[in-house]
Amino acid sequence: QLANVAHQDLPFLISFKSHNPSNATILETWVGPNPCSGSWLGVRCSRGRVAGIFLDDAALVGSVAPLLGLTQIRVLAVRNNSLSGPLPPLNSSTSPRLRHLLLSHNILTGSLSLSLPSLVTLRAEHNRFSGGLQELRVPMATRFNVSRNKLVGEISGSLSRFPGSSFAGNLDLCGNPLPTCAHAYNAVENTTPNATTSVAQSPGTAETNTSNSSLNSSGNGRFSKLGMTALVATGIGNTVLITASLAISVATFIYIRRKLRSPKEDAPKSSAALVGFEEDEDRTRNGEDKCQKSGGALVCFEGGEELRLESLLKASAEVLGKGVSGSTYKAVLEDGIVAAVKRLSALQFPGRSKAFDRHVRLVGRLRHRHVVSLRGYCSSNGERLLVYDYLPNGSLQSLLQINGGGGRTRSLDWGTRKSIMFGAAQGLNYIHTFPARPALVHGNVKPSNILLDERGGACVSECGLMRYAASLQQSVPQPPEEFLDRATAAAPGRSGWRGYAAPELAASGARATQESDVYSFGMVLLEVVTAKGGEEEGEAEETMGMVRIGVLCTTEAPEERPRMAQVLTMMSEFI
Ligand SMILES: Nc1ncnc2c1ncn2[C@@H]1O[C@H](COP(=O)(O)OP(=O)(O)OP(=O)(O)O)[C@@H](O)[C@H]1O
Repeated sequence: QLANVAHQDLPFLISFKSHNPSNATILETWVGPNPCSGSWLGVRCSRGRVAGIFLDDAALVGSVAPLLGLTQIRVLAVRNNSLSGPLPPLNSSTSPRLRHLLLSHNILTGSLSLSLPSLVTLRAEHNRFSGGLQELRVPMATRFNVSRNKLVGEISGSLSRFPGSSFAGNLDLCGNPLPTCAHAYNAVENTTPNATTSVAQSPGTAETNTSNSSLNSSGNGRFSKLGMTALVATGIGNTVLITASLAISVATFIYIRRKLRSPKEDAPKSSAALVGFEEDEDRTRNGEDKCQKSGGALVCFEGGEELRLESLLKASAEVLGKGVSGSTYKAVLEDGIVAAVKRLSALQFPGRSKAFDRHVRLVGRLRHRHVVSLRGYCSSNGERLLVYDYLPNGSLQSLLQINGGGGRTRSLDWGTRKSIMFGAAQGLNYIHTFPARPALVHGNVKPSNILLDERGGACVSECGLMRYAASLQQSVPQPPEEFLDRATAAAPGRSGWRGYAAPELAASGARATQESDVYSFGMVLLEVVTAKGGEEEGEAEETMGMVRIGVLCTTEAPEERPRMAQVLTMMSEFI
């Protein structure tokens, strides 16, 4: 009695335990008045409240409902048990912090009535859920699977963004992405469907990753042409200069495209394991989760709570490429999570750095449709691993190579180029305006750090890493001698030409700034808009407009460059 009063979450846990006979041995550790004492296996707490339940493969029976009375819970993982009965209706009042709901492989029944705007993961496959999907609202979910249930009716609205495999093997579901419904459903729960309706039989039940939904939209509004004109006039000064700059830019970027494309992405992909990384007692703070491992070296950020260090280390890994800052792998974890893991170069990032750790924690908070989400971070024994969402469609660099290498292709038509650069501009503007002191700087804007999500949308990756690298100068590629470098030409004597980097960064000890990011963005913009593609109506005029913006961004004097918000303003004229 005293215990129930002592801890708010205790009654729910005790109620859950009481439905489970003694073969659920893990629950035998659930004794005592305080579930956050550390001795309750499968229970994780944050600030004295139960924040996670990890009871996969625990031989559980009975109802899951009591666990959903835990109001502070973020992760509920009860996969591969024999839990039965219905799931209570969940919404942002009942479960305000719930992000990951992992219920697969149980015998749960009833309807799926979830209205959870912040849910990231819903794994409900291989159960006996029935009824329609009209009460299922999970707009932010990036991992979703309701396959192998008894669901019926039409898939509609935002659920159609998931592939067929997420819905496969149900009683009678139809509509995008499954075959069109043969008749209209009235979405009555537990109704036996018309036997003549087609049942989708998409293979597999694999989880699905979709692009991150927007948490923050920035700079999306349209802006007046007057603003654009005024800025152009102010920045350049006169028409003659504009014309000269345009000519130089076009020539320069055609040259860049042909000569300076890195061969890295052409290298054959090979398999490797994420070896050489041992867990230690690295302690982390500041409210991030420690994933599913207590005392471990893996820190998780929002959406990464399912990560476990052990499964990360055991993951099969394929080398995606090696860059200046380290190597990046596509890792497939045993529980089906696919991630991109960056193993930082020990040369560039030697030793512990509190400033770097702080920076990573800040980057772990960035959530935007056009920024690749960082889900986890390991730092141990001189090794650093950064776990990002895996984006399946390569990078802008690979797209430019395909386009440039094989002659004309529609893969980089004008609309695609515009939308990639507009997306990247939004991502960069979000980074620049993210509330942080000092303000965030990307520091390495280039085509291989602009990735493409499953819908071809652009996402900016690797925010701020290179600012912490030990020796940027050593590693940057030098241009071919004959290359006409605008920065060097404009400032004779400077030898620090560095790909997309701003000329002022050639000075020893110079650090990247938001202005230098704008310069790099301008360089990429110029490269992209002058890339070979299909010629479409109105393209020539728009190309000139975009080139003008690129020229402004690459103005020699950093203080004369526009801010990213202004770049967005200007670009929106052409979107
Ligand atoms: N999250 C991701 N999803 C899919 N591919 C990725 C992801 N992150 C990086 N890549 C790809 O992996 C390859 C290597 O990337 P990496 O960032 O290690 O090197 P880089 O971008 O060439 O150089 P740098 O170290 O200067 O950033 C690139 O082709 C990149 O596009």
